[in-house]
Amino acid sequence: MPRISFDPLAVLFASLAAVLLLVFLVMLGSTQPSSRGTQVPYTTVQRMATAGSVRFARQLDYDHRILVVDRDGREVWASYPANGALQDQLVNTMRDKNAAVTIDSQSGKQAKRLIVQVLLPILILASLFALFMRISQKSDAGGMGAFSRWAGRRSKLGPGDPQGPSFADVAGAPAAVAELEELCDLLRAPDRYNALGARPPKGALLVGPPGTGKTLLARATAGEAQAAFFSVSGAEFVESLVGVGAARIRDLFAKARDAAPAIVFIDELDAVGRKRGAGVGQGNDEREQTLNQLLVEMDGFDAGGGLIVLAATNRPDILDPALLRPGRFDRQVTVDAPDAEGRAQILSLYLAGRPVAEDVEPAEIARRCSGFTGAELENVVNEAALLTARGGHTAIGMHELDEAIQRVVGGPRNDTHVLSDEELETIAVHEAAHAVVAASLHDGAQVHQLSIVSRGRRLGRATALLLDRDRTVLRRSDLERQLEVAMAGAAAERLAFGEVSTAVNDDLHTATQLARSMVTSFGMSPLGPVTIGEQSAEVFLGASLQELGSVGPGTLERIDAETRVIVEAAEERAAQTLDANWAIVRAIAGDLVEHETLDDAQLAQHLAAVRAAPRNGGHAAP
Ligand SMILES: Nc1ncnc2c1ncn2[C@@H]1O[C@H](COP(=O)(O)OP(=O)(O)OP(=O)(O)O)[C@@H](O)[C@H]1O
Ligand SMILES: [Zn+2]
Repeated sequence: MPRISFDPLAVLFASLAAVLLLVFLVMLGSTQPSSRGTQVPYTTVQRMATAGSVRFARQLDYDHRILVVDRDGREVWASYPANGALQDQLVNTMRDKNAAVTIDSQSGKQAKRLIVQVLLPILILASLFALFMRISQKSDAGGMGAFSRWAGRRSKLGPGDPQGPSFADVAGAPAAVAELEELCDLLRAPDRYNALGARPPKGALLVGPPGTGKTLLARATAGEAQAAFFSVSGAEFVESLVGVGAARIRDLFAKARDAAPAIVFIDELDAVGRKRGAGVGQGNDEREQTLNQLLVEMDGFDAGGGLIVLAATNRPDILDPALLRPGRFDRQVTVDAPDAEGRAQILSLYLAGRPVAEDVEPAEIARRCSGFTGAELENVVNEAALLTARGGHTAIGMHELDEAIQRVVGGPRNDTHVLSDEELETIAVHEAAHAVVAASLHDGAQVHQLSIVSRGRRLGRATALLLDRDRTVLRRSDLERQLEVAMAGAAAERLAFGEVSTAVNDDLHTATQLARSMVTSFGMSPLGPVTIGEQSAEVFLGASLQELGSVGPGTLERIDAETRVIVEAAEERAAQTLDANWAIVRAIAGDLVEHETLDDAQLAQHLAAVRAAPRNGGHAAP
């Protein structure tokens, strides 16, 4: 038997609407007695009053009428002249003869009228509307589909438009494109595969962080193969009525089969495809039913029949293993943030067709935005165009692009918050230290720009760019260098002021995460060459301790202790480097306080003299 789970908010709206409706009807009834009975001359009413044949009477001051019910139950009404004394006398006569008389006074009536005729209907309509929205958001059952389509809240579920993107609109992801091209081929010429008896893939899982173009790739695949595109997001199924999600999956696949060649795209697959039986509490049933239906559909269709399922996720590790079995999401296509070359290509793509100054060098800009995703790069170009327009220039220049990068990194420049001298000095020393330590470990060219202009709530995040996110295989010494750079700010504050400021928060966070991964994922601590928890190293970089799963409490403490040892050692190394280069730190900080921003050339001058610290041992970790 299907279990119906009700959303408390919907129930609330429904009861509210019902109560209001009831009140409305009651009030409607009480104000409309005039619709019954016949009109009689006023003198007739006067006569009835003196004769004592009136049982009830009601005087409506607001429209000068009196309603009368006589002893036989007959109802009549009359208009009365605007003569207060006469009317009072009539009422007195009636009361003398034991009639029950009520008087609806002018003002009270008007308020009541306003409520009944204006406010109540609005309230009722509003709550009904809200109720409808809740329902139609959750389900397409019944006749709600049309309503919700009209209300515009429904998922984009329908054949793709022929004007959709193609692979030419995707830059810097050659590996992903190559893999998807194969699927295109399958959609275009399924016979070739069928003839060879090859078992063609049914679908592919696009794995990568947000903004790397997974949705874009799926659309482009459809565009390239001239296939219809049906998309739905896993998040839409969370929290819907039991059975609705499964029905929608069935419906989606039926439509896609009819429209073949077609691509079904499921964004945020992890929302619906989590490991079964892993969730807590209610609502789980619904997700599992939806997931089961998805598995059924994927098993049910015949690969080579012009239908391919693509899905996107950034947490492949939490997916139900059943989804990844052969015959389902056979393939995983990794869609990572682009490397320097890829970034340059994406920037070129978005700069093309815009007026660009001659000195603009996409490769150079790309170098300055290590780790940016395609979406962020698009944003950089857009911000730069806005800044150019605002500055009254006609071509996007290097200066605007630089400023745009800073905006995307740390939110728009915040000119309203003026830093005190003390704040400025703290941040200047802190940022100078990051640059100096980075220069001592890598070559000085790594640091492009340094700034202490406050940007949104983040101060001086410019140095976050230092971490080379292009590399995926890092040696232990690479990680230790990253840690040393990260801890440089804190070390410098301690050296200069004897204490740290809140500016170290981001750095500590970065360092802790990295150090903890070294302990739990890379076997780089006395805990030994083991991984702790179930995460793969890559994913684990962002995971928290709670996600470690079933490790004993003693182990957690040891992880914490070892993490701290690693971070403290990194700060100690940073302090040594800073000690050896303290004059340079001071010089840079002084310049920063004065100019707020130092560019490439100015920085290079300072950093040229930086030298590595003599290591006086004692911190050799295992
Ligand atoms: N490789 C790329 N080439 C060109 N444009 C890109 C690329 N990557 C991202 N973009 C731009 O960024 C936008 C957002 O990317 P998209 O929505 O496809 O990312 P996503 O990986 O699906 O992110 P999410 O996981 O948040 O849905 C795209 O519409 C496109 O404009
Ligand atoms: Zn810092």
